[in-house]
Amino acid sequence: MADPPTDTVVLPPALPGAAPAALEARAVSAWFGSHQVLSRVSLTMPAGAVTALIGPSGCGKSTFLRTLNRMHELIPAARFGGEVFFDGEDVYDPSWRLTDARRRIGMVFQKPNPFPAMSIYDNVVAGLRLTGTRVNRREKDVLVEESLSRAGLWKEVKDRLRQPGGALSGGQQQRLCIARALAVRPRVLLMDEPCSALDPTSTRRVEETIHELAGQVTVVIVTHNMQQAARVSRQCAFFLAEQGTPGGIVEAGATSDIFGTPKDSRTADYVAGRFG
Ligand SMILES: Nc1ncnc2c1ncn2[C@@H]1O[C@H](COP(=O)(O)OP(=O)(O)OP(=O)(O)O)[C@@H](O)[C@H]1O
Repeated sequence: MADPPTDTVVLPPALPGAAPAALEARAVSAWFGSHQVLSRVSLTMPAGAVTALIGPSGCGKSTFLRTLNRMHELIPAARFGGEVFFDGEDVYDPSWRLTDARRRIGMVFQKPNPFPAMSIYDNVVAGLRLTGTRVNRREKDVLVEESLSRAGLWKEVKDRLRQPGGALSGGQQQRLCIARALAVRPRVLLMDEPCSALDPTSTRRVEETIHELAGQVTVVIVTHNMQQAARVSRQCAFFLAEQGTPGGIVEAGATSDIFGTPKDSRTADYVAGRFG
């Protein structure tokens, strides 16, 4: 990792009610109509760790990610099987509302998607409204500074919080989206190829942010970039969908083992860039 950024604010490791949560997927299957894209995928994602999901295009990594916070069920004709536990609580239990899932398990997407005409400040607090979290003006100010600091953007934008989010560079916009996700103090953050639309410098900066978030929030990241998986994650899961079969995990474990001493020859071939 490069030099640590200078605008890092050291937050208490466990914000009230916001300590990182462990996620556990048990025998997760997913379908789009009659097309099964995941078959009985089980994976433990430890609290406060960064877990990278790697594998060739179309093997179901993004679908798996979307099953973790119940976004999968928003897609027409999508079906789900299996269980997902959030610190032991069943995410699919009827007592969990969709807004609970969204608030506790945040998400950052491939393309930065701030509200372009909305101010930087309002972009950060936008997530509060969507998840029904009520805070007063003073608390909002604190949350905006805290979230932008955690996303590594505070220093760059603190003097122009009223400018539109769309005026920022692509990399800054992605960190703004990370700040927006962090503002509701999620205990897990899902990231679906968050750097694929960014240049190398912005990518590096977002990776630093992910590195800093480790320990404060559990991160699950889909990435096509092997170097990125190696740089940011503590553990990795290698997904594969062979010859039209549904996707599954070939091998999961410590990132150093997946890259250094993979057990399965398909993992070895993939991480060495021999396919995919
Ligand atoms: N909304 C959808 N409707 C129908 N099929 C879908 C939908 N989203 C994904 N799929 C299919 O599900 C399978 C898994 O896709 P998914 O995007 O999860 O894979 P991935 O490993 O994340 O791929 P990539 O790395 O290219 O993003 C693919 O066959 C894809 O075509």
